[in-house]
Amino acid sequence: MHGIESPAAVRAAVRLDEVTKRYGRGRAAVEALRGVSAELPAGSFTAVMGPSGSGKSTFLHCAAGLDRPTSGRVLLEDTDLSGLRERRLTRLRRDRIGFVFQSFNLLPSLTARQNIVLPQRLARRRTDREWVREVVERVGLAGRLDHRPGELSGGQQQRVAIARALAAKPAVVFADEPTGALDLSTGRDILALLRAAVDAWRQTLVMVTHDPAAAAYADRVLFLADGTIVDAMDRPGAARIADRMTLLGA
Ligand SMILES: Nc1ncnc2c1ncn2[C@@H]1O[C@H](COP(=O)(O)OP(=O)(O)OP(=O)(O)O)[C@@H](O)[C@H]1O
Repeated sequence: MHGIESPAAVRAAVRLDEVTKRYGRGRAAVEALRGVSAELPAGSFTAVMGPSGSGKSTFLHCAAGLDRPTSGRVLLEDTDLSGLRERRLTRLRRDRIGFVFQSFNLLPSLTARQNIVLPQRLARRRTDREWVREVVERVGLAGRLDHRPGELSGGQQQRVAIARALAAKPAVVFADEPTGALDLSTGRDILALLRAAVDAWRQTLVMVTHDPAAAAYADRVLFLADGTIVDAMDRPGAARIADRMTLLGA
């Protein structure tokens, strides 16, 4: 088993049990994940690294219920995602999971404020205004809420996306290369912000990244190679992460 277990006393926000994911059939089949087991403790920040093609995006998509494993189980808190029909899975993603993407994925015709509360509007849920105000303040968007994405910098747009992800108080936020489209110093600000969400609110966060300096913001770094978890490091520095990536041939 290529499992990375955390202490049993720590409640897992996400658990993968022997997850495999195969794309295609027969000789053309690709095994993107090969029996991956991992526990991501509630309130922790996990970075997922690995060479190109090692299965990082597949790991994120399976863990977030965006894609179904070929075999194995994914549990979000106490819910087994493999047992859910499409509609319930969609609802669970909307209600319990926040997403942050490299490309921000904001709606250009809506203001920052409207983008932030859109998922809750679509879910016909009342927004907790006090909470949204706190989130907006924390992400540093006060004064920019009436701007449309086109009137904001890349860093500000990512702040809107992060506020949107946090506004529904999700069990887990999944971030896919959240600093990939930003310059170095803006990227660092965004990572500090994600770190602060974990520290201040015990937000569980899972981030896929190519960048050792970004992964160094995490509590734990999981290393994927060829569809399996080959290593895990707790609170490593960027240099140690970079060395490990070099050994993996990245
Ligand atoms: N939809 C798909 N159909 C077929 N093969 C796929 C599909 N998605 C991913 N793969 C294959 O699965 C493997 C893992 O891909 P994945 O995108 O998870 O890797 P990654 O580590 O995120 O890569 P990168 O860092 O380049 O984004 C690769 O060999 C990829 O070609």
